[in-house]
Amino acid sequence: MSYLTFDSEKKFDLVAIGRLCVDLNANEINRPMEETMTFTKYVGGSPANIAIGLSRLGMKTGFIGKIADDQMGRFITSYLEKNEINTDSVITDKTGAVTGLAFTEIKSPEECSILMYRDNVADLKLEPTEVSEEYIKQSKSLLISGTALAKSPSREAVFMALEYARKNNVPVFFDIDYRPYTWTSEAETAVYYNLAAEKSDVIIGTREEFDMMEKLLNLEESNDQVTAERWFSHNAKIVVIKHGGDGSIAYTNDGKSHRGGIFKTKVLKTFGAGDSYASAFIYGLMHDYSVTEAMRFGGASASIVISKHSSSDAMPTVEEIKGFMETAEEVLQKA
Ligand SMILES: Nc1ncnc2c1ncn2[C@@H]1O[C@H](COP(=O)(O)OP(=O)(O)O)[C@@H](O)[C@H]1O
Ligand SMILES: O=C(O)C[C@@H](O)[C@H](O)C(=O)COP(=O)(O)O
Repeated sequence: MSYLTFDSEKKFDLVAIGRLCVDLNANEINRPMEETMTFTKYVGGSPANIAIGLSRLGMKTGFIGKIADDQMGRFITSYLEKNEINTDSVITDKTGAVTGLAFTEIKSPEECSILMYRDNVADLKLEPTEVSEEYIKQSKSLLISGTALAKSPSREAVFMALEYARKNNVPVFFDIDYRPYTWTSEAETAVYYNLAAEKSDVIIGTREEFDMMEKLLNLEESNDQVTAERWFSHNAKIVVIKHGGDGSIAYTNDGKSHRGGIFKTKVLKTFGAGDSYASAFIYGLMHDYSVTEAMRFGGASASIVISKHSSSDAMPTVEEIKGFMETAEEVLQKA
């Protein structure tokens, strides 16, 4: 059963909108940040990682975003181009804004954290007038990511993109991607997340992220099913709730639920799991996989990425994922 319709005539499989940043991942693992001396530079930012993941899977992708007019900005554009991501809608900031940086700390495979430098970042300066309807119209799908809603004008740019997608029947994937440090108030956060989710066809988030969206609603009780069902009266066809090493569960607007287990792996660090899961899951849905098969594919991709050092550069190809699935131990989630 297919829950989404993608127009095969379109030039792009997916266009992503949001942040293009730089990750500086600790080279010295099992060490706190205070004692970490060297880092490796990668392109980062959740929607950038997802677009890179899809491109590695052979999908035609494009990006709408804003980069700093400096060496870091140029590093990002050239990496996207090397990965065959169209950059026609990547705009260079002219106000002196800088590239967002994410320093990662790997204290142990289970204890990872991110230290973000996000003052005056170029990605949040994307203007609604810089979002092209024509560009979105040329794509089979649009990916939005919640962090871009944190501030104006990037917030309005995302709502413009949503408007163009809806107007042109382009299905929208919404990765909640909640980064508390980019937001100032809980109410503002929940309001904008809920407004974007209402307009989305597929919503992907962790249990904690959905809890944040529900915090102000005074629900008598919530669980994954209650969470998902709220969105089916709007535009959602699929809602995915991720539970880290316990796998994931998806609900569909025909009343069904679908369980996703995990593949065992030697975890190096936990970040990058969500982005690799999203890219391979989207790939699966766009290739007519069942929801369960798309979740398995997502879980396998996540398993590969968390065993490697980066979130973006480690994104696997279809062959790598399929090969991994043949040999890795799968842990199914209990019904
Ligand atoms: N320790 C782990 N071992 C194997 N797979 C994992 C592990 N942690 C996460 N995953 C996979 O990655 C997916 C997304 O992880 P999760 O941590 O929930 O998202 P996020 O990175 O967005 O917080 C999970 O549904 C699971 O398939
Ligand atoms: O999103 C960022 O700005 C940082 C990412 O590039 C980083 O690799 C990361 O945190 C990925 O997170 P996840 O996939 O949500 O685990």
